[in-house]
Amino acid sequence: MSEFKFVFSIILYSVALYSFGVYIYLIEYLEISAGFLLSAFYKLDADYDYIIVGCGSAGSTAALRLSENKNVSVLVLEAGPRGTSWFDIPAVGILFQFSSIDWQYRTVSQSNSAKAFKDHASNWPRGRAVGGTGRLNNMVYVRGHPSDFKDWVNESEGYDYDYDILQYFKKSENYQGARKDLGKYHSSGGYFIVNDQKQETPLSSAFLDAVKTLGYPIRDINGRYNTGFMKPQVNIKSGGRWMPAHHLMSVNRPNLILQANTHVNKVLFKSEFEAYGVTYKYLGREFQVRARKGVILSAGVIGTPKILMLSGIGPKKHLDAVGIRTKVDLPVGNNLRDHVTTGADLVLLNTSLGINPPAMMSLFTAYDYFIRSSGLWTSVGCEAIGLIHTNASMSNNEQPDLQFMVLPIGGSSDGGRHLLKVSGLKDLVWDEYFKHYVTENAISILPVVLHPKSIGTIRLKDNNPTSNPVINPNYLSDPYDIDILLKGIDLIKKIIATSPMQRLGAKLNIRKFPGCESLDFDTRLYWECYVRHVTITSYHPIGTCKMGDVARDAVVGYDFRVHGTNKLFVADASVIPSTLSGNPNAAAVMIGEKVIASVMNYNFMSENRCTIFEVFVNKRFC
Ligand SMILES: Cc1cc2nc3c(=O)[nH]c(=O)nc-3n(C[C@H](O)[C@H](O)[C@H](O)COP(=O)(O)OP(=O)(O)OC[C@H]3O[C@@H](n4cnc5c(N)ncnc54)[C@H](O)[C@@H]3O)c2cc1C
Repeated sequence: MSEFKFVFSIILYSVALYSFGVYIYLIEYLEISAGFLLSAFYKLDADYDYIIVGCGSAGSTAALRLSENKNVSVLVLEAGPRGTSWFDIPAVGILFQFSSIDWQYRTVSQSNSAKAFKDHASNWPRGRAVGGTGRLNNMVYVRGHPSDFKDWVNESEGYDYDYDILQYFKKSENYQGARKDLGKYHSSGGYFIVNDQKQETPLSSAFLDAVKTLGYPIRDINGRYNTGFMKPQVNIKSGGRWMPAHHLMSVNRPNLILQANTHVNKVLFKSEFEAYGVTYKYLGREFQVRARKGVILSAGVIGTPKILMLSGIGPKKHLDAVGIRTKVDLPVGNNLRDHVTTGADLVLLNTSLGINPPAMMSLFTAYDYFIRSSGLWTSVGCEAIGLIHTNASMSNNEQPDLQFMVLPIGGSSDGGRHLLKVSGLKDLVWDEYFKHYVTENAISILPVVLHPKSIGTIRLKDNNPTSNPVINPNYLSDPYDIDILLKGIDLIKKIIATSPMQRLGAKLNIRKFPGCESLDFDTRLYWECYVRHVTITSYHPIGTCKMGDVARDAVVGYDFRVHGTNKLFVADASVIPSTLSGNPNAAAVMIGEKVIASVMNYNFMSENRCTIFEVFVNKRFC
């Protein structure tokens, strides 16, 4: 590739980035302006049967399922805009980070990790638009392992994966890939498109051949087995991103109202425990709306605990500190868990995979996307995934502890314009390390700790609904997490030494990472130093409104109802009690299905305001 072509495309790329940012603001501005014009006539009905807060992966699914019953009215309130079809080009997902459709969260400074990043903090993108984080994500579809969900049911009732979980995964799925026989594990009637990945580089097959030579099975990890390697299944339809929210925006159901650009502040309570509505801000003004049968919070792993705490549901000591009167003392915001990873640009190839700024900016690529629904713009950015157990034999399908995500690019591949900028990388680290690979063929084989033992918290900064919460994932505070990452790096070395990877000229990047120069390369001490610097979120936080018994520090019960309250439910990734063996979006959508079965059932018994347990153990007056 000529130097001129590269520099020209970087300039073009910068202009495109800038224009895209302006475009996103413009869309939101136009949506809001249209809202202002209509505001003279603005009036939501006073009451709905259900209010769903947040139109992300779980919220949009729940809204669609609930509103299938024509006699039930559903109002969905979403803080962000609806967006346009430009938002659905898979490869531009990364450009939304740090745009107005990203909440732009940032963790607090980490005590002994994330050292390569400014303030030792990690940037946490979260979608702020109809579609939620599904609007920013990589669309990789992974369900996890059956044993991940055993805490989702009351122990005394016994756990049956097929009945308790699989039926909801299947209900949500609309499989559109090449497989003809959907068998026991897949289905085609749901709102969530699952497809085979079509866009790939030679890395995809080379990597799978490599792990096969090491004895790992290649198989559908969303089927009978939940370990092994595969080309990912993805949430793409006709080349574009497709989430349940797309379906929601296109159905015409008079009993389903979606109001975008609406920020919910608090839940309203009757007698201190029965939810009857929410307060929200729309077009700069504060409103209230009521729900007859229930309020479902689906504002995500950060948004939902924030709304609960602002409403007086949370740890009393913390709420006292920020001046909020406690209605129900619950461990909201505890149990924050995230999949941590490392290894950006750790592998170099001597063969180009054809993904570089000139190729991305080419008119042919645009033609491929718009006319043939194919090509580089349909890439989800991940070409192979694997779930393995670092100790056990693969044949027994035990719960895995390590994941691999294989990316055909490195953080340096866009010349430092965006990819590493949005991660908050220190300038010095760019200059001393990543900058050297701008014109090389860097790739990233990311080892992900599936069940990290480091646990964090989310707390309010203050009692202002517009303040960002205080996020502390406590990355690498437990040595177990480091052990797994190091085992992952060991395996990467074995994988790149196989002949399929050698044919691409794969080699380990042996440049010492800034901050670890004094240590001997490739020793345990060196790699420990490396991962404490290159500590990267996999973007999979869960668990801040944990599901389970009150006695086990849970916030919601197995029926998704917030303990000690009535008619208030949580349905999103925040209820997931323990980490999943894979990416969480499939589970978030599945939660949207599962909650509706509970909510409907709960209504039937809604005269029982509190359970006997709550009356006698929590001593609530019901
Ligand atoms: C960059 C990135 C890549 C990822 N890649 C993958 C992947 O490939 N595969 C995968 O499985 N997972 C992936 N994930 C994670 C996955 O997308 C999320 O776990 C999932 O979307 C969570 O769904 P949710 O319903 O819990 O929340 P969300 O989808 O985040 O929905 C919450 C919604 O609530 C809204 N909201 C919040 N607060 C308020 C309020 N006060 N008032 C009104 N509305 C509010 C938000 O704007 C948002 O729309 C990725 C995440 C990121 C950031």
